[in-house]
Amino acid sequence: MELWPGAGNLLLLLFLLLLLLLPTLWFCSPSAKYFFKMAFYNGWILFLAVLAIPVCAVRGRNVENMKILRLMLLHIKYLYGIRVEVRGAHHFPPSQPYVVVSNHQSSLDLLGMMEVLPGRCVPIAKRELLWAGSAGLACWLAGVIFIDRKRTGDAISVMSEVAQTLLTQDVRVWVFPEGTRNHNGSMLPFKRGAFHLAVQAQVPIVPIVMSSYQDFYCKKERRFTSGRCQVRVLPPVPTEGLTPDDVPALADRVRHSMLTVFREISTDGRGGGDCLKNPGGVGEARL
Ligand SMILES: CC(C)(COP(=O)(O)OP(=O)(O)OC[C@H]1O[C@@H](n2cnc3c(N)ncnc32)[C@H](O)[C@@H]1OP(=O)(O)O)[C@@H](O)C(=O)NCCC(=O)NCCS
Ligand SMILES: CCCCCCCC/C=C\CCCCCCCC(=O)OC[C@H](COP(=O)(O)O)OC(=O)CCCCCCCCCCCCCC
Repeated sequence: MELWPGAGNLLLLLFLLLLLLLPTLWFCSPSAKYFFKMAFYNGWILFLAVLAIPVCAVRGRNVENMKILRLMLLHIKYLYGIRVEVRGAHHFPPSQPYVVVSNHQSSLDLLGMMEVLPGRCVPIAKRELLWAGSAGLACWLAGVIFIDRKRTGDAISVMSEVAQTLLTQDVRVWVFPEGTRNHNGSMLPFKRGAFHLAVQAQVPIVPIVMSSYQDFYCKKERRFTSGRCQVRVLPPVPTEGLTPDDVPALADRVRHSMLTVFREISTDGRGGGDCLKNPGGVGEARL
């Protein structure tokens, strides 16, 4: 029995339509290519999520489902000709809870994230993502933690619950401490939630830096070509014995070390490419 009569045919039709449109890309202007590539990126993820939902639903809401999403997303880098190079993966603590903090340039971060995502690790995402159709449902089934960034109090209580879950259910959490996407060739000041979380649970922080995308991707210039990205896992930062008073210094220290590595591994040594002509002017379409 079919769950949604005709839905399979519709999806197949959409897929064939996209395949037919693919060769026309060759003749398009760079900005048309940019829009097509971004639309395909989002559309493809929504399509994959439709396939993932029934598989994940068998387990119910479970962090193990993140493995399924990861496996389904890993090929996307090949479709876009993006070489993702991972360094320092040996720094992941082998079997204990921890908090990953990473810079956030674009929704393309999913590519680097899926490349290194440790087992039983769930990202913290903005609540609005829950309403992103099939992708929202797939994220929910995989245990993604949603926070309402406009309600600090609520977000903090969710984070405190997460601190308990880290310890009792042996999970890891992935946080983007900039709190929003930032593609200006640097890093925004860090929000403190991730650091409070690690200190409350007394677990290490694992910083991860993704090199600048600016040599292959720039929203402002409508430029999206193939390219290379380095994902660097830094040594874990212990938090044992730290208290909430230590959080500001801890956050600054971790940001400083990440920014140093970001500049070092980004192609022009400063963390930017052509987009640097417009520092701060490069935003990202809101999801
Ligand atoms: C929890 C969070 C959403 C709160 O957002 P905010 O109010 O805009 O940001 P701040 O980090 O400045 O937090 C405000 C205050 O609450 C404190 N605070 C934050 N998280 C806390 C926590 N888990 N426990 C106790 N206090 C906390 C901060 O220290 C700060 O107090 P201070 O000014 O006295 O230092 C944010 O800290 C955070 O971690 N965001 C990153 C994750 C995220 O947004 N991901 C999704 C999109 S990428
Ligand atoms: C009411 C909103 C409805 C919007 C509907 C738009 C359709 C979206 C189409 C496709 C979804 C593509 C999913 C991309 C995920 C990337 C998320 C992202 O980068 O969000 C940005 C926010 C910050 O927001 P700002 O606007 O302030 O910049 O970042 C976060 O919230 C952290 C994201 C954490 C990533 C979660 C992991 C997602 C796994 C997706 C798996 C989907 C299923 C694949 C089989």
